[in-house]
Amino acid sequence: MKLFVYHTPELTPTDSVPDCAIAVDVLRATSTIATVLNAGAEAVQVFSDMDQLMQLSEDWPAEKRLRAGERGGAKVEGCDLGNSPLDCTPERVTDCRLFISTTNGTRALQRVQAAPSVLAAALINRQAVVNYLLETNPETVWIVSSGWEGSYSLEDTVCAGAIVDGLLASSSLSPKELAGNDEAIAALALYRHWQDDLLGLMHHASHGQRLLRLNCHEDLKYCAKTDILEVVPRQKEPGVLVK
Ligand SMILES: O=C(O)[C@H](CS(=O)(=O)O)OP(=O)(O)O
Ligand SMILES: [Mg+2]
Repeated sequence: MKLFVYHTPELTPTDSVPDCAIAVDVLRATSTIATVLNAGAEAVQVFSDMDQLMQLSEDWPAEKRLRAGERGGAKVEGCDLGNSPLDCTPERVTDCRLFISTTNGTRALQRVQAAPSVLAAALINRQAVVNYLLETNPETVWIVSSGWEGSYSLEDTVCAGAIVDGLLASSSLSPKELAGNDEAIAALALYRHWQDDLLGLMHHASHGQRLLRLNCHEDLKYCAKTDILEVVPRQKEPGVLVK
């Protein structure tokens, strides 16, 4: 297995696809996607464009449909939900399809949707994703950080490092054998430095500070937890993820 880390979707190669692509958006899209599927949602369908989301979801039975829209960290007018994983309770989401569009995470997932295997990872389901990789053993793996509007994000890179660390803990590979690029080694170092204070890292991160200004303290605390869910969101058709 060779694992490559990319800091934003735009940095991924355009002339190849990996055997397995993992989109990471710890704050908050992939934390929300893992949480909503774990809570019993039928599926999550991701959109980079809000108008397309509203149009396409119109054909879905209203009682089985939830629309989640976020722009600038806040809920989009006309949607049922924003992008907080804390709103994804079983009472609210069971058997529903979540149609979601966010600033960064949904774009990352669309960027890699041509890969044979596409997963969504966050800190809350890191070990479940590591176990899935160990079971399926893909030859090439891309971990694609969503970043923020095309720039680097600390929290997504630390999650990439947590996945690398989890793989190393359960395999005989050395970092040099596993890492396909320098970014993978750097992500591992970042995780090993912050693994005991991931919430502290979030408070340093520009994205975390943005959410704190929006009073999303509880979102940060939740998204900073590690390995609390065993769900692995997997793409079953382009843009549609199930557990
Ligand atoms: O909703 C979020 O947390 C972010 C937007 S912002 O950085 O908080 O403004 O969207 P995401 O697509 O989850 O990065
Ligand atoms: Mg984000």
